[in-house]
Amino acid sequence: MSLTREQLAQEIIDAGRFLYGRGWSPATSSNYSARLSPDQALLTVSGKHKGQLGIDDVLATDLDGNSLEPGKKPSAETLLHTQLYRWRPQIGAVLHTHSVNATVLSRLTSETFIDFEDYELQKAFSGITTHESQVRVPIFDNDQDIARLAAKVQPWLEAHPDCVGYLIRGHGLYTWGPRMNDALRQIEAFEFLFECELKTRALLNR
Ligand SMILES: CSC[C@@H](O)[C@@H](O)C(=O)COP(=O)(O)O
Ligand SMILES: [Zn+2]
Repeated sequence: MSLTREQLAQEIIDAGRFLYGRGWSPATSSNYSARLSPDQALLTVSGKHKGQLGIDDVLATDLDGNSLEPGKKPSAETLLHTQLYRWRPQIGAVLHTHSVNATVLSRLTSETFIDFEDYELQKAFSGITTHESQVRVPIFDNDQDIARLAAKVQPWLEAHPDCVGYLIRGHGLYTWGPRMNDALRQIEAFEFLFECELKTRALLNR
């Protein structure tokens, strides 16, 4: 059964409180969305404090990223959400966060991806059933031109149908799932892996 706009808005508000509380969405950073219908998304309004979202701090857009609610400014990164809803009809929620660990890890490497291997927690990602797997997370260079950034993300998505999320260097993480709880679970799994990776690298001093 699909959720109403009010229920989806409440899920976005609750996600913001949780993610802000964990320190993964500081200040006005981050943006969140849920699929409202096959061809519409419900997204956070730009510039809002994500720990203090209210019922009016979301708006509907089409999947080209156009606001369907005049007077409300959609997230600056709307296109990064709507491209995911276009890519996969089964995606129902998208979360973007700005954690310290995602920011530091993506700046530590000049590689264009990071692989996670042999972590039991990889099984928190959709489609992964064993630690004996590889989760490859692409890292795209940050770009204030979001259409240009989305155009770089798109070929990766097409070539990697199992992709569960990506990093933007020095910026943050995008991940998604069929429902908000799935996307939240993946954010937590990513944050665990980022922290393990940073601690391991610090101990190995590399
Ligand atoms: C506080 S700077 C963060 C922004 O530049 C952006 O990256 C971000 O995540 C939030 O943008 P928003 O337009 O509020 O959705
Ligand atoms: Zn951002």
